[in-house]
Amino acid sequence: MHGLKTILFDSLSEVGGQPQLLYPFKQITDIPTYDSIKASELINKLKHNLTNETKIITNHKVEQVEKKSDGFIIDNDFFTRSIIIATGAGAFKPKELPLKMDQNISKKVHYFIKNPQDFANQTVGIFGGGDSALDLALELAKVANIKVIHRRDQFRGLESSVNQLKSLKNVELLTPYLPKTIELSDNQLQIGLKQMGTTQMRTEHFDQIIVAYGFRANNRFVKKWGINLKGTNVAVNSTMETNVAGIYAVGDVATYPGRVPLIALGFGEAQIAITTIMRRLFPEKTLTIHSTSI
Ligand SMILES: Cc1cc2nc3c(=O)[nH]c(=O)nc-3n(C[C@H](O)[C@H](O)[C@H](O)COP(=O)(O)OP(=O)(O)OC[C@H]3O[C@@H](n4cnc5c(N)ncnc54)[C@H](O)[C@@H]3O)c2cc1C
Repeated sequence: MHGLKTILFDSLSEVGGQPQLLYPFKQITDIPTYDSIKASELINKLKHNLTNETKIITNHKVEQVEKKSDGFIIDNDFFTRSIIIATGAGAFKPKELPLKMDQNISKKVHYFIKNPQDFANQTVGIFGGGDSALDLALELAKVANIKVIHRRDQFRGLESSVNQLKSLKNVELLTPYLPKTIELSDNQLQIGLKQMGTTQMRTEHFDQIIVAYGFRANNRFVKKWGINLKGTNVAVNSTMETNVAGIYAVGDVATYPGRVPLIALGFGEAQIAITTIMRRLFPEKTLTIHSTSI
């Protein structure tokens, strides 16, 4: 809108952050103007809004920021006048299934899913007991046979989701089991499950599995750039600027008194940061704040 050119880096293979990766099927009910919107659809709409002035670079974890007199050099390669940190809880890496596996097996083991149709009419194992595992199970149960494997009898996720899953004929909840072995047999995954607290093993076969054990993430890397952290977040002032002039933080990574980790706040904070950047870069310009001026 202000004619700035932007580069958007994401450490993962796709953009969209937590909504896209952790809860793509959730109906979000607190985005202004929508009664409810599926998380993946919200991300699609946000991507659709981008113009050609935004270059997206995925699979790139920003590691290094070097301050110059007129801007910053990112990872020795990209010069920018300003930086907005929007790293949420940090570059997240999925907690992996702790079993040795070769490439052929790995191809059938997933940590994110893009399209439920990739699993249609298959037997799918979902490992985990939190909301992500349960939401995935509910969504994929629409197209596939599901077995949810959790190491405890109690699920951490919503009881209503567990009850919903229990009512479905094509869903089996296997607890308390821990995966111990993984092999490929007749193009299916053959997984040995140990019953917790016993020595008993059972074998299950799956076409593909999804591991929903959660993610590890942290924002400590920004300390190398001279940014002050408050706890695990980046402290900002009321213009979203960090302690380093020209570097801003918005979204869940940012902290100030009273902040709550919600999407709508991030939208507003981005507007504040961008307006501040424009005023700083072009002090002589009369800034049009609204998308159109009448
Ligand atoms: C299960 C669940 C349900 C939720 N439900 C709601 C809800 O209903 N309504 C609501 O408003 N909020 C909800 N939230 C919270 C909401 O998802 C967050 O507030 C929001 O995602 C924060 O957005 P963000 O852009 O700040 O960070 P994130 O969504 O975490 O995105 C950060 C992005 O930065 C990338 N990144 C991190 N470090 C680097 C690096 N060094 N280099 C490059 N890229 C990097 C990450 O890969 C990621 O894509 C929910 C959260 C969870 C976990």
